[in-house]
Amino acid sequence: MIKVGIVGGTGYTGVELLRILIQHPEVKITTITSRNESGMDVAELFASLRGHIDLKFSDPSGSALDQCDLVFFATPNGIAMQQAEALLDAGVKIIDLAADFRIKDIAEWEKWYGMQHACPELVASAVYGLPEINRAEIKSACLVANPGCYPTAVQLGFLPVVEMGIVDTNHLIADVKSGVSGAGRKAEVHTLLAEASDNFKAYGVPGHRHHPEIRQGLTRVAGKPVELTFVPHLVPMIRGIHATLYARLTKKRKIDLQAIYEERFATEAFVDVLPAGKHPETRTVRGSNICRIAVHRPQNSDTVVILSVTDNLVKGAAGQAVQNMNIMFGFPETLGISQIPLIP
Ligand SMILES: NC(=O)C1=CN([C@@H]2O[C@H](COP(=O)(O)OP(=O)(O)OC[C@H]3O[C@@H](n4cnc5c(N)ncnc54)[C@H](OP(=O)(O)O)[C@@H]3O)[C@@H](O)[C@H]2O)C=CC1
Ligand SMILES: CC(=O)N[C@@H](CCC(=O)OP(=O)(O)O)C(=O)O
Repeated sequence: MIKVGIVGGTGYTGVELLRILIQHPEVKITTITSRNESGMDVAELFASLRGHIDLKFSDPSGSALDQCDLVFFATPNGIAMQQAEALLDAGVKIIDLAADFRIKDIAEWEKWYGMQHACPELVASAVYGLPEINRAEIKSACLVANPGCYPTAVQLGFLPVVEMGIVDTNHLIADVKSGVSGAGRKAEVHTLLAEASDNFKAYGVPGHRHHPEIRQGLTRVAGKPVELTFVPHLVPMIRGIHATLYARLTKKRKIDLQAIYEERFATEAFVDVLPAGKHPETRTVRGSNICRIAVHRPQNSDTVVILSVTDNLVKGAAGQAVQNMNIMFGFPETLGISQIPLIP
């Protein structure tokens, strides 16, 4: 049994961590923080958790996080990096759901996140927490950078063809849609019901902070620099990411893409490759840690179209964080995260 703290327990990813960890047999949640709700019973704010948790939110400044075995940061960017060094020195492992440790190039990170990095020396030792690529490194990591929601769906979708070197990695295209919970629980005009519902828009086309993260990951997989066009969209649903990915085969060849995808993910508990010709739907992964993928080659041309769906709050955030925790602490990788998706 390990003692776990959550910083940022009132946000969407924080409460999703709670929902999962409450039922995890190897975890005791000892601390859960919120500055705004400090002193309030967790189950009073989240009635869904009534009868399952007997903890109050505490202010992060007065919380005994250094007594934990593991602390999850489910906070805005730029918070974990201020406390990471002290916690690591106290022997506490860290999983950051934000982006503080995801990008190795500090100048690039500072450009996209608009702040100075507080502990650049720790970034080099942080492990990028995408288990399907980095499982061995995650096992021995003390500091894990949990991937972003868009980068998870995009990297898993492209992984088999980029790994095999059979597509032109100078011209990858990722056309991706996100549900509104991707923007977090904080009040913002663009996520109001009257703004986000009955509407559909792209954003961040000139540049989005997930672009360098995806490029960094796929560059590592390809073993050479990768160029990518990434266009995120906001769709009027609550949870879900749908990535439509395009890549060109380098040679007009006879190739069994379906077999390649099935083989690559055969041993991955959380990646499901659909039978040929199918189309994954976001609602088939809601509330689960699953990434569901389909691969197509329309008109038998040299363009490969990959469809990849996840729940942004689970495989795109809290579920993947718990998957990383399981790997770091030597628990079975699927422990506590085998929830069947909601139907409908
Ligand atoms: N939503 C999503 O789908 C995904 C989000 N992420 C990332 O995970 C992180 C959390 O996201 P999300 O849950 O959506 O965010 P929310 O805005 O929903 O929640 C943020 C949480 O952090 C707390 N917080 C805010 N400022 C501070 C601070 N200065 N110090 C300590 N705690 C603070 C807030 O509580 P209080 O203000 O009361 O302290 C709140 O509990 C973000 O970095 C986000 O980018 C990653 C993948 C997917
Ligand atoms: C719909 C929406 O607004 N999405 C967010 C990204 C979601 C997210 O969680 O960002 P990280 O994974 O980097 O933490 C955005 O585009 O900024």
